[in-house]
Amino acid sequence: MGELVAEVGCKSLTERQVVSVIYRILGTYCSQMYGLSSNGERAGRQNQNRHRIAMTTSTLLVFQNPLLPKPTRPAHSSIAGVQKGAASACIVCARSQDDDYHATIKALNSKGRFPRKSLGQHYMLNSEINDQLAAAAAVQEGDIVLEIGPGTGSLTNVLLNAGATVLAIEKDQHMVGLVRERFASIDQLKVLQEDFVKCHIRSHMLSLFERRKSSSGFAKVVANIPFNISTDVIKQLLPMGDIFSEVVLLLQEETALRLVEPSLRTSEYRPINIFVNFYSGQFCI
Ligand SMILES: C[S@@+](CC[C@H](N)C(=O)[O-])C[C@H]1O[C@@H](n2cnc3c(N)ncnc32)[C@H](O)[C@@H]1O
Repeated sequence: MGELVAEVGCKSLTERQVVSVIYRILGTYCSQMYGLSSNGERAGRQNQNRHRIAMTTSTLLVFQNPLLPKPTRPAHSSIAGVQKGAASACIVCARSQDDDYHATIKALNSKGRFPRKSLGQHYMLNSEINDQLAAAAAVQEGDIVLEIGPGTGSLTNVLLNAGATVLAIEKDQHMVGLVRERFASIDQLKVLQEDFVKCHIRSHMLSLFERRKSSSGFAKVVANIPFNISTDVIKQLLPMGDIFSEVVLLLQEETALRLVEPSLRTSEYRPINIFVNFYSGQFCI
């Protein structure tokens, strides 16, 4: 796939508020996730051993507002595995680091929670990948960041440590409780218990802008999203170029590739591709 860069192409400036650009597939990562083996949810509580730690392949996709400068990543935040002009997305097995791995398992165990497939719950155990998500959006002091599905808060932690104010939308009330408890003393975080697909994200963002000044005047999205709502998330976010400067999403590899690689002549071409093509352009260098 190589590096896809921001360009407005034939879209006119009057469309500035509705155009995003898929500018990079930053990489495909093989990471450890705590989730469900097949049939896990149906098997129910007696079969809790069906919840397992597995290697999962996910792809990091970045949508960039074309009229804003590309974010410059802090020098220390190298994106492992990203090769400029590489012929295809690259696989990186991130090193496992103790903090996210143990913190996540411990947080879930402390509440007796197990991942639910219907909520797309699979928890990131590699802290390095969370760092890379934040680095891809160049999250820094003064940023406002929307996170969809904070889960146990491992990515939230990275975003807060980078100095961002975070709005986290989580559907599962147990995870809302957990993440609120974890960051109880931090006022840079607001956690809302809502279904992202149904919530009015524009009004949430506008009211956050009223209370907090974003240094750039825009917000960013950084999220390891539940795979089952990927299409809905994209549909909500892409038309919001007046709110977001970057949208950095960790997606299932097949989903990411389906979004950016479909050809009109294949059976893979779906309504979501028409949508993505309308709201974004992609240019390879
Ligand atoms: C893939 S997990 C990621 C959790 C965490 N960010 C991580 O990286 O470990 C997705 C999270 O999204 C939540 N979720 C699922 N459906 C949702 C929805 N419709 N709206 C908001 N959150 C949702 C799940 O409960 C879960 O916590």
